[in-house]
Amino acid sequence: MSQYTATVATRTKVVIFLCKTTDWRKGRLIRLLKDVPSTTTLSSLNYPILRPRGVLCGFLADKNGVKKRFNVDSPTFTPSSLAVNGNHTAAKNPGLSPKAAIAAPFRPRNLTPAPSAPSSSVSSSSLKPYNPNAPDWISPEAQEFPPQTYNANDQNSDYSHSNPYESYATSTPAAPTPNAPDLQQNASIYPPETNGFQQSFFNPSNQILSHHLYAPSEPQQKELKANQRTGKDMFIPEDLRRKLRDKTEATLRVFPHLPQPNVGPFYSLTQLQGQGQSGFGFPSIVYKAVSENDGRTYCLRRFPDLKVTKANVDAIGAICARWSTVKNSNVVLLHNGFTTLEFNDSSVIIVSDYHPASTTVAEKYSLNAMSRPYRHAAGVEEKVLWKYIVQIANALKAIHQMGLAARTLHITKVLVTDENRIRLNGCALLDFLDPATRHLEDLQQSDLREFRKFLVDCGANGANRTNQLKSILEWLPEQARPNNNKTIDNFLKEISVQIVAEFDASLGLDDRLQSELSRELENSRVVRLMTKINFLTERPEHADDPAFSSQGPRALLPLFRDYVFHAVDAQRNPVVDMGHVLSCLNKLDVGIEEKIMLTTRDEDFVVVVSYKELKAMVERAWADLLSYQSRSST
Ligand SMILES: Nc1ncnc2c1ncn2[C@@H]1O[C@H](COP(=O)(O)OP(=O)(O)OP(=O)(O)O)[C@@H](O)[C@H]1O
Repeated sequence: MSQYTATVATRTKVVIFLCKTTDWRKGRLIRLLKDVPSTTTLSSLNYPILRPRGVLCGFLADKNGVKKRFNVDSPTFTPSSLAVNGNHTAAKNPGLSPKAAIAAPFRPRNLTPAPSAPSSSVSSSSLKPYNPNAPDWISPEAQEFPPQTYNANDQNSDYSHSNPYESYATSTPAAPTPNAPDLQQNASIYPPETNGFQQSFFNPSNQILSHHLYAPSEPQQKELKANQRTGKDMFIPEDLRRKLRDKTEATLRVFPHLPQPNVGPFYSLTQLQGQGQSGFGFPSIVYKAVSENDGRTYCLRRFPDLKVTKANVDAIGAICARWSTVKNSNVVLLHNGFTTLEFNDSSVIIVSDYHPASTTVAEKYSLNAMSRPYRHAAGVEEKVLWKYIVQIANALKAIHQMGLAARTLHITKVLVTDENRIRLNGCALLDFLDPATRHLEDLQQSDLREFRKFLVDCGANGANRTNQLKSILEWLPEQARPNNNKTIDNFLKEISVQIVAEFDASLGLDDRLQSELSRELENSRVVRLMTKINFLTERPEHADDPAFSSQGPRALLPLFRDYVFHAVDAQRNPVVDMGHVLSCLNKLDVGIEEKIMLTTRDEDFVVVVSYKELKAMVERAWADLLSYQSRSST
């Protein structure tokens, strides 16, 4: 209430009256409202109950009597947000209609309907003395609205069903007011006792961008007031958006001028880089390809012209099966391997997860395999190096625990798949390219030495490194020594402090991503609601359907669509305000009690309706539409 009263007292008193009922003469109404004290609030005005084809009133004046943009004495007046929805046929004079001159006296109480008033789907009994507790307009379709899409305690629960529209599609018995927490939280914005009208005049400048389900779910990092928030704040942050977009682009990018054959279930093969040699001692080419089995993109490493026997093929299958069980967030997951003749040779293909837009550590930091950075390359920052140390230790722990050895811990084989995020790649490859004759323990010791070499290649032994890092380098074996008691488990103890720090950082990132995800969840709700409204409005097959006629129970849906998307200001300039759109759609989705005023494009028909009633209407129309659909398909 306080919010709205403040609006009335400090900015405007609002008056609009559009009258369809013949007994009402607008000129008299103006005079009456001119005498309204400046402190009057709408609820105390006792305006009549508003009905379709009945009377709509509001008032406009300045608190101190100073004339503002709209004033009863203004020569012209156009309801700023009411009328106006696109199709102005003739440029209407934005002023009081000439009909206003013959308006009947305004009688706020004890209204009697005009005998000649056309009957509508709303009965004339609706014209009763104003009751501040009564709903202003009752749709014949509007049922008590069940909270399909909103649960005060668990907002996600609405989306657990398989039907993407289920939250809009069904109707269950009424439950407590769905928007109760919102109303409570925003009591100042939605005073229940004002019988609506708060949003009758949409004015972007005083519209508080709400709140419905856009409440920040993490501590504010920047101190921004509600009115300082921009449309951008409601969507995914730019850095994250760009990163995800780059990954999508990398996944979808193909080079049609370099056609590749389909191999097995894989098509759209796209080479990621020229043929490489290092690391395995065999040339290999890396592709990404889409699997027809599940539509996902995979990474295919091809070893061309490899003569393999039946025994080799079996060995590849067994090795891949073993490695496919190593599921660790710092190891590229291996799926399977097979041979193919599609490249006109005998190639071996190893299939692993594809991590779009990733590079190797060597590429990212311009390092070479000779344990020194290229000229001008500074090596890897120590802060980042610690992250790498913890992640590699995590990967080695998982691999060694499975009775395997990585064998390819090398700067040209460790992938940087995200910021500060690495994965060991190609681990299984040497197992079949160079079947080990050594013991597993030797191979695992060799992994620790490779680990050290990796760090040295990254510049860990350079100047200005901390003693902590130096001691880690000292701990990791440089040469093979029997019984040195150096295992990955012991190494993990050495770096326990850094592990805890990394764990904390990872939880922080997790929190941030969760909060972004929840925001996107809300945005997806809005998209679904918009989709639904567009499914329902202006369907050509409903042109002759009485339910969709201007008097029918669905008539308000196009009007609401106009109110949301086709609003114009007092000068009839389009109001392009994302905040308005999101605010309206969220209120509709929740179905709050707040009322808005909708107008037909010819401005002859005005109705005040609550979001709750509109939502019920949408529900009903949607259910009808689905039933038409199922009828036609049977
Ligand atoms: N699983 C994967 N997902 C996404 N990209 C990958 C994957 N594996 C490799 N790549 C990319 O393919 C390119 C070639 O990888 P590769 O392992 O052959 O590295 P390289 O530096 O060429 O080493 P080499 O000379 O030994 O072949 C690299 O840019 C790497 O980022």
